[in-house]
Amino acid sequence: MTTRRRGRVLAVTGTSTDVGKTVATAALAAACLLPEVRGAIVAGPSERRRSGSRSASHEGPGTRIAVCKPVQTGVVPDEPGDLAEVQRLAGDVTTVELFRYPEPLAPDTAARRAGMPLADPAVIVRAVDELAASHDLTLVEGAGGVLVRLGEAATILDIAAKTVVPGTDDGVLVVVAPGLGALNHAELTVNAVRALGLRPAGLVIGWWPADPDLAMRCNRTDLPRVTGVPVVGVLPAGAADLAPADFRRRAASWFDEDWLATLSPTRSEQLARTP
Ligand SMILES: Nc1ncnc2c1ncn2[C@@H]1O[C@H](COP(=O)(O)OP(=O)(O)OP(=O)(O)O)[C@@H](O)[C@H]1O
Ligand SMILES: C[C@H](N)[C@H](N)CCCCCC(=O)O
Ligand SMILES: [Mg+2]
Repeated sequence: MTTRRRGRVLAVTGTSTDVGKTVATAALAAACLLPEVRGAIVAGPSERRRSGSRSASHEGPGTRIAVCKPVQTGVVPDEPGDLAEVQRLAGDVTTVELFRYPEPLAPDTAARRAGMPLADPAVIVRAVDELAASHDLTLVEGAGGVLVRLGEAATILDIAAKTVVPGTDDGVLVVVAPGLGALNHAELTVNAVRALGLRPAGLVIGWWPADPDLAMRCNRTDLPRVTGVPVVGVLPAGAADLAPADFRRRAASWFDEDWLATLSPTRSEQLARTP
């Protein structure tokens, strides 16, 4: 029986469109590319914890990050989409987009209106598996919210169900808005993740203003309380407007340090788990 080397896979969904999935994906990629975090990701929590400090660097081959946007809508051929923004902000990551449709609509609707073939879930799953075989971390960004159809009766959760490895730190990252209304949207989204037997990997607040209002301040504790999922990242409002160098320098600080480090066990541990 051959075992394929396999890195970590995180599906990135959100409570809706425009909630900040792409910017959060770029921030997580940038954070994992930082040398000190890279050491933690490649070394795995046990080695990092032995060293006892975040600055422990592991002279591995470095973290290889892939970002897949299976289906992009609202762009015409050759127009930059989400992956262009990820590369602008995060830098050296592998990016793969598989299907794109011109109108800014749900992918299945946009495909039908364009008279184009619907996105094929099997193609998406194969592409994600190939990326995971050659990257330490593969982030897969859906389109819109969690139940948006990417193709024929396939959501980002159906893709995740066929690509994440149960019992590992793989899972589904949920990007949420900070304000009033977020509790309901977040719990509905997390319940949809769990309904497919998937692991919510954490909540990321897509943008946090300098002057949060009452609901926002309450949500910082209520979001994890009502969903049972920790807030593992909070991006400051304006993050996407930073110069890329500043974005990359600051990105790791927007995520929980221990969560970043547990993002992926060492490759050997992961290899052992891969059937
Ligand atoms: N923390 C932030 N600071 C500044 N701007 C932000 C931040 N997060 C998101 N934005 C902006 O908000 C808009 C929507 O963000 P983004 O494109 O990441 O949403 P999305 O959830 O990926 O949307 P889609 O469903 O289309 O993929 C973009 O213009 C983006 O630049
Ligand atoms: C065009 C937009 N930026 C996204 N790519 C697609 C959002 C689809 C949302 C569908 C819906 O929930 O109504
Ligand atoms: Mg996006």
